[in-house]
Amino acid sequence: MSAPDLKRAAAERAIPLVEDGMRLGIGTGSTAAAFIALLGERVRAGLTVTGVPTSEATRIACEREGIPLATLEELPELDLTIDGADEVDGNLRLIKGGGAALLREKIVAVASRRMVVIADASKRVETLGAFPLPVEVNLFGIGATTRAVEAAVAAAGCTGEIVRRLDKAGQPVLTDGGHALLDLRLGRIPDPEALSARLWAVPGVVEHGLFLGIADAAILAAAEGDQAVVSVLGRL
Ligand SMILES: O=C[C@H](O)[C@H](O)[C@H](O)COP(=O)(O)O
Repeated sequence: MSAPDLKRAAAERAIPLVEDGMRLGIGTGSTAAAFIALLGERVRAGLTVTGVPTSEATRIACEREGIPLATLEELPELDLTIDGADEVDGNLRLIKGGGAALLREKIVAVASRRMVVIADASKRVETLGAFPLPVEVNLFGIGATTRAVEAAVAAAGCTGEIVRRLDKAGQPVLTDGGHALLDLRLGRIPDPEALSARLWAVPGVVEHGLFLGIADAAILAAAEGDQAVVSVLGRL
């Protein structure tokens, strides 16, 4: 059973959560892409939803599938967001932003009554931090902001390396909002709430990829032999 099969299995379990007439936040990444493909099939079969995409990539994918879209200006309150994650712990705390969409993803998730994560079970961790924590920063003063982020990391009891995210061509990655990304390679985040508060206190930090107290449930698909077995953390 391949990783794409597991992502699709998690996405399939999320589809019945989408009810007719819903205002839906639509996540970013490969697992969200599997969900978008399935949602497109339902829409073409007559399901009525309005989606708010969490990235330009997701907007394009939804348009290709014929999923009707709106902005958060038009729909400031959403019923449900379905999105992927880079890590999920036992308290439904997440790291997100591996695909650079963390800012819009967090805005959309917080505007939703419920957020449900879909992922393959390899994303489930005991302690957050093995995946580098993305921090979106304004380009202005990025050197000073990086130093302040280093100090925030140390004050939150973490150690590690901070690197600016580059694309395959070695160019700095810019988010949909035109900001830079710092990846915090910490290995382990002993107190995510403390780190979150420290990072938010740094001028120049636009958002970070710790999603704390936001997700209501996570649908996780694991391989058992050639079967995908889906489990749920939290309540759907
Ligand atoms: O910025 C990207 C998002 O937070 C994604 O939802 C996250 O990186 C998970 O992506 P994937 O489903 O491709 O593993």
